[in-house]
Amino acid sequence: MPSPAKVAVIVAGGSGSRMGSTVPKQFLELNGKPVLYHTIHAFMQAYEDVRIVLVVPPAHRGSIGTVLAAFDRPPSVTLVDGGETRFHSVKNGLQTIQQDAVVFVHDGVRPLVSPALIRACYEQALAKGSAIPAIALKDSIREVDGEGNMAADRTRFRIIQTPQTFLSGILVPAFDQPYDPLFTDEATVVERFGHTVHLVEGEEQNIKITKPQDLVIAAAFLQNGLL
Ligand SMILES: Nc1ccn([C@@H]2O[C@H](COP(=O)(O)OP(=O)(O)OP(=O)(O)O)[C@@H](O)[C@H]2O)c(=O)n1
Ligand SMILES: C[C@](O)(CO)[C@H](O)COP(=O)(O)O
Repeated sequence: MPSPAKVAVIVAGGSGSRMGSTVPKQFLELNGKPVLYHTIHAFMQAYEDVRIVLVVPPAHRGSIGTVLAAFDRPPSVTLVDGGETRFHSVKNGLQTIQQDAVVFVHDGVRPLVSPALIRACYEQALAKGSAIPAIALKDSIREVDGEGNMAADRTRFRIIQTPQTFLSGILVPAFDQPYDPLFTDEATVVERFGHTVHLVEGEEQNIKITKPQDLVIAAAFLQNGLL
């Protein structure tokens, strides 16, 4: 039996307010190429037959040319307008999916994801319906409550990454639910819809470029061959 189609919905529709740059962070340079180049490249390295759906702010469609020009052989991408929140951007991307597929939803600003993690997510999503990359905490944590705080057992928690990967038959209908501000990722949406989500081991270097120092860290990973 042929394996199901692979669709990567790469969400890059945000404004990057915490980065504070005039150009949204997904278009900033990392090691001489736009952040989004690295992200798309990882998916192309993982699978030759992955369809790329790129969600971008409508005002920045013009910047896509620079991203694609960074490739030796520019990939074919389906461009979609970003929405008011990440949830709405993902929903817009999912509207392009018309056939059964394994769907990766990945932050455009996680450029260091490895092809190996993408493949692990695909395999687990095929087997279990979902694959959510997660890593253990390195620091102690405390729960704060008003003025007080108390120690929490870090072994009970995980830091969640992307690509959050699902069978389309699970993910697409889950996004018909009304928006809730607690929907910070796909796992929360699918879980609210009644499905159990399955974790997969994530990667320390799969950082989200959020603040200026994250670009420095990502560049150091790339320049020192730590990926
Ligand atoms: N309306 C939105 C908001 C976010 N994203 C994307 O979701 C990913 C993770 O979001 P985040 O890091 O929070 O990006 P921004 O919303 O751009 O940043 P900030 O919260 O600092 O404004 C990013 O690739 C971002 O472009 C999106 O596609 N559409
Ligand atoms: C999806 C995500 O990257 C998982 O860690 C994260 O929830 C995005 O959060 P943000 O507030 O949009 O940066």
